[in-house]
Amino acid sequence: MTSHGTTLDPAPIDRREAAAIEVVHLSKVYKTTRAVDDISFSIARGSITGLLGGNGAGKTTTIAMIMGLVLPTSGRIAVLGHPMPGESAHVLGRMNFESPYVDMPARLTVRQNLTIFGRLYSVMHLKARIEKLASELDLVDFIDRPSGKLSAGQKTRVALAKALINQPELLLLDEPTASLDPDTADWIRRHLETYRKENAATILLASHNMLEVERLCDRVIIMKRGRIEDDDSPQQIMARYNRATMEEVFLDVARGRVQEATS
Ligand SMILES: Nc1ncnc2c1ncn2[C@@H]1O[C@H](COP(=O)(O)OP(=O)(O)OP(=O)(O)O)[C@@H](O)[C@H]1O
Repeated sequence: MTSHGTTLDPAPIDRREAAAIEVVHLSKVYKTTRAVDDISFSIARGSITGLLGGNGAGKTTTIAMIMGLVLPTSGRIAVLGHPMPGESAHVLGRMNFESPYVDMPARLTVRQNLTIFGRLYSVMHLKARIEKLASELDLVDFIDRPSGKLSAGQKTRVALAKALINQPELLLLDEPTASLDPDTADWIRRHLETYRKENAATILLASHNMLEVERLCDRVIIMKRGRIEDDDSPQQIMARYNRATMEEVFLDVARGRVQEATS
């Protein structure tokens, strides 16, 4: 067992004690592409973990398998102590997902979209929940505008409201600040940090933004060609590669430069 744990108890005695996510020897092969190649990790509850890697490294496929949207070729996944996708009905209501690449129905207003997603999750007091999110995420000015008429920054805030509608214990984010200006991106990050603290939530985010990762993540898992290349805190990884920034580490990994062990 590694320091982060790679064993999976198929029937944990107390699911409240189980890791937020447990992935064991997980692989996904699409015809000829081995998108995810025998990865194992365990994510502690209440942590923010970054999933890094260049284009095609397998981040989105990994997140999709954790969500139960893509079936693994082999390996096991448990979310909040429940095997996925077998027991997904027990956990789908307690998790949520955001990606700027998934569009909402464009003709429906922001309020209508949030209402539909809230009903899908059977959110109690939905009107009040939408009002609260609209106020916290600054959606009030455009909440009755068609979703297709929003700017990129507004769309991202709405996507985040959709992801938080059911007050998830586990939030999976695929590049939550892609194509945002630095100020809006920073604002989103601060909101995510606050949400995590106030709700003791667990966040797993795929990101290409290394400053975001340094700022937000307790831990990063670096993927390359479907495999895990490194897994530690940003500080430990930077020390190991003898680099001052995660940006430099990312380039070292992408270009296959040998890591310079200093510890
Ligand atoms: N539905 C699919 N059918 C066939 N191949 C796929 C499919 N989805 C992903 N792949 C392939 O699997 C590999 C991993 O893709 P994935 O989208 O998981 O990577 P990623 O790390 O999220 O990349 P990016 O940073 O570019 O979003 C890539 O080679 C991709 O082309």
